[in-house]
This record gives sequence, structure tokens and C-alpha cells, in this order.
Amino acid sequence: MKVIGVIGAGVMGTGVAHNFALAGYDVVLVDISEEILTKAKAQIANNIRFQGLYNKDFTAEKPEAILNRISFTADYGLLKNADYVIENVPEKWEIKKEVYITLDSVCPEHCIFSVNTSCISITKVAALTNRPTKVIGAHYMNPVIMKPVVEVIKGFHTSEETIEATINLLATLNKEAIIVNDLPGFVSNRISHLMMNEAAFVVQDQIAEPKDVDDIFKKCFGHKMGPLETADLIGLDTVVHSLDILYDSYQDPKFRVCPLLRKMVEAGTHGRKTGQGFYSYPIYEQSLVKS
Ligand SMILES: NC(=O)c1ccc[n+]([C@@H]2O[C@H](COP(=O)([O-])OP(=O)(O)OC[C@H]3O[C@@H](n4cnc5c(N)ncnc54)[C@H](O)[C@@H]3O)[C@@H](O)[C@H]2O)c1
Repeated sequence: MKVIGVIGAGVMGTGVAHNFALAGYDVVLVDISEEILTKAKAQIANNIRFQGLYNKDFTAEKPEAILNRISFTADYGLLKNADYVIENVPEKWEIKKEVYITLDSVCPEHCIFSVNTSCISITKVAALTNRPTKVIGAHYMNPVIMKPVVEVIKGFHTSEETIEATINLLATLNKEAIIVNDLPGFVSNRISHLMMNEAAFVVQDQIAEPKDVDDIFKKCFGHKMGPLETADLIGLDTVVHSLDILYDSYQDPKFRVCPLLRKMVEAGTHGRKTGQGFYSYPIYEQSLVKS
């Protein structure tokens, strides 16, 4: 594998592109507008500057050398030489669907598609393409560069070769793959989104302030982050989209979105990436790699 395509330059796409460039791969990072790509470039440059503070595998390589391995583009045509593509567009079926139809037509036949999704069925994505055995789920954790494990999802059609190639690729990033089967939300989000949603209900019901909710999880249960801090880090819009998918998929009321969460998203307070969620974030902290 030499050329890695990364689709979507948001919270996850910037982290994935940074991590693969750091590991020496040529990365083609695709998003829909030059403005978003310019912002993404600045953010990755900033995260490269900070990586030494947070990453024990930090190399002394010059930040510009890492950044120069990433091509920032709105042109899907540049993926014609991609060996492996990691898609990170919003958690909305209509958007993902269009992207996979395009990817299938521009990427070479051998190219593997890795779906970075919180909840969407990998089997459903694979069925859109002419290469279903080469479609796999890889749920990277945020912040990508700091998380040593990826939840890898085997869809109905995914071949053993595709699983093997994904395990080997992740190993070059010093990441371990935990392989699970495909049903919406997989393991991590099927469980964690219930907790984040219920934590929002606790705040809505005025049982406790966000900080006290999070402190109970950190100080009593030893979690690194509380559920509301985690929701802010993921992005409240992404959390709501994911809960909607879980609700539709399982037809189970336990996944209904807390009205407070939906209201915050409608108000444009999406967490760390907008500077305001359950907590406020000064501008310099919004892109800061933190766990
Ligand atoms: N945020 C997290 O912590 C997290 C963790 C694991 C997985 N995920 C999943 O990763 C995916 C991306 O999440 P995110 O938080 O990075 O979202 P985001 O909203 O921060 O970023 C999505 C990016 O995709 C771009 N985009 C939209 N349509 C596009 C298109 N047609 N072609 C190319 N780019 C397009 C947007 O402009 C945006 O920059 C989602 O499926 C999400 O569920 C998120």
C-alpha cells in the first residue's frame, strides 16, 4: 500500500490523514470545497506541531515534510492511484451513498474501501459498490493519532483478504484491530451512545450539571472522560445522527434522541468543533488533540 485516499476533512478525516502521513504514506485528502480544505490544512499543521506533546511515537521529522505528503483536493479524480480509501463524510446515509457510487467509479479495481462510521451498516454500503468483498468498516477512535485500537467491522461480503490487508495496514500505524461483526453501532457506539444520550437526559431533567455528571464517571468509575465531554469531542451533530440511525435500525425506543441534545444541534452548538457544547472551548483548544 502506498497511496491512501481519505474522504472528508472534518474531525476524523483530518486525524486519519495526519496519522497516515506521519507513518510515511502519500495521502490524498478529498473534501467538497477549497475553504474547508484550507481550514483542514491549518488544523493538521497545528496538530503536527502539538503531536510531540501528546504522542510518545513522535518522530523528529520536520512538520512540513509530513504535511507535504498530503494532497488537499476537491477532485475525486486524484484517487485514480489510491490503494486504500478511508471515508469519513458525515453520518448521513444520503451523503455516504453518493460518495461510494463516485468512489467505485474513480478508484482502481484493487482499491479497498474502509468505512469510518459510527453506526451505518457496512453491508449496506458494500452493496452499493461493484466490489463488496473489498468493503470493510473501520471505526477509528478520536483523536485518531492517540488511539492504539480500531474497531474493525466485517460486513456480510467482506473477504478474509480485505480483513488481513486492513489488519496489516493498521499495524504499520501501531494500531491494533479488534474485529467485530456488522450490525448498526457495532460494539462501541451501540453501547456508548446510550450512555451519552442518558447523560443528556440527566442534565435536561436538572438532576446535575454537566461537570458533575462527568466527574462521577471520571472520579468514581475511573473513566478518562465523562459522557458529556466525550459527546462534545465527537460532535453533538454526529451523536444525534448516530442515535437517529440506531433508532431507525433497531426500531427500539431506547435509542430515541434526548430533546435537549437535538435542540443544542439545531442551535449550532455542536461541541468542541464549534467552540460550544455542554462546555465552552476557547479557540486554541478546539483542534487540540486531547484525551
Ligand atoms: N467524530 C468522532 O468522534 C467520530 C469517531 C468515529 C467515527 N466517526 C464517524 O466518522 C464520520 C465523519 O465524522 P466527523 O466527525 O469527521 O464529521 P465532520 O462533520 O466533522 O466531517 C465531515 C466532513 O466531510 C465533508 N464532506 C461532506 N460531503 C462530502 C463529500 N461528498 N465528499 C467529500 N467530503 C464531504 C464535510 O465537508 C466535512 O468536512 C462519520 O460517519 C462519523 O460517524 C466520528
